[in-house]
Amino acid sequence: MTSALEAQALGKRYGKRWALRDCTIDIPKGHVVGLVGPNGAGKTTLLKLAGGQLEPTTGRITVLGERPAAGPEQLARVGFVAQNTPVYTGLSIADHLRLGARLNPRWDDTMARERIASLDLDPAQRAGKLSGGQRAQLALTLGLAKRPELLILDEPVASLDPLARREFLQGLMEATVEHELSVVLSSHLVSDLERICDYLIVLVDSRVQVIGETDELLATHHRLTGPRRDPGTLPAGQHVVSARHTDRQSTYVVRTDGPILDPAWTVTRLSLEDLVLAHMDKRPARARRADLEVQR
Ligand SMILES: Nc1ncnc2c1ncn2[C@@H]1O[C@H](COP(=O)(O)OP(=O)(O)OP(=O)(O)O)[C@@H](O)[C@H]1O
Repeated sequence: MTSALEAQALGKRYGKRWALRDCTIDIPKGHVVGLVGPNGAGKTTLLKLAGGQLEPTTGRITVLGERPAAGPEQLARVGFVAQNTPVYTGLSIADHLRLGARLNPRWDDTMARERIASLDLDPAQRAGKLSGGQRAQLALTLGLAKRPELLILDEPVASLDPLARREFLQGLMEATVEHELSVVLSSHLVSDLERICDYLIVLVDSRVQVIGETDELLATHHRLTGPRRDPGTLPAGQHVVSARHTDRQSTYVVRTDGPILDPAWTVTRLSLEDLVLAHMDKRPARARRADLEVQR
């Protein structure tokens, strides 16, 4: 089956600085993929490579089985809403919808008009006079009405109010089911992603830190709390994701396929947010061990 997004050893360098490196991923179609990571981690870079707005420095990327932006047909299959939700400030909302209809072979005009009406936006209003959130809503409407097979959204909900955010994400979920839409969206709002994403990529320092189906990730990550313990004493199959220590107690987030058998640990499940934050703890394992030694 064709992947929604596939990359092999993908990298992008600006001058001497790598914005993304060694990115090897293979995401099947039909998922809502959440892309998270600290500021500057490389999220926008990955999305722009997928959208064909950037060329890789190393490696390769395919989107729905083809090179990004390979031609008009491929462009019609992929929707891209950039971080700053660009619109034509001099054109009205209605002009944007007319333009969308002209440029996109699968354009869903009814859906576009209904969405604009449900948002209480005046079609005659110039886009330049819309608020930031309203502009984002217009850009998102254009992305959805294009009826792409893959919709790429760079921080789509950042400027929306909480109700608009919830409604937008609900609409997105419905679209994925009704129209077999795959979605990749970046966001810092992990609690929002938790509601709609069934696939997760965590990018840290320009590298993929963790990737996979959220159910599988949540089932294999555990928080262990118990008497203070050196990480070297944990079983080999338990990969330490993050560690915190007090004088008497250790708290680890570990990833393992096996059961936690040690009765000394209190084992708790993680929320997606806990999981993301544990992977964003950038201190390498060596530094964490040193930390433990200093505290002894
Ligand atoms: N046009 C550019 N020229 C030079 N460096 C760039 C350019 N665009 C991005 N970078 C750098 O590449 C790195 C990754 O940037 P990117 O925008 O992909 O991060 P991000 O994860 O989307 O961040 P944020 O969450 O802040 O939006 C950063 O260090 C950034 O400074």
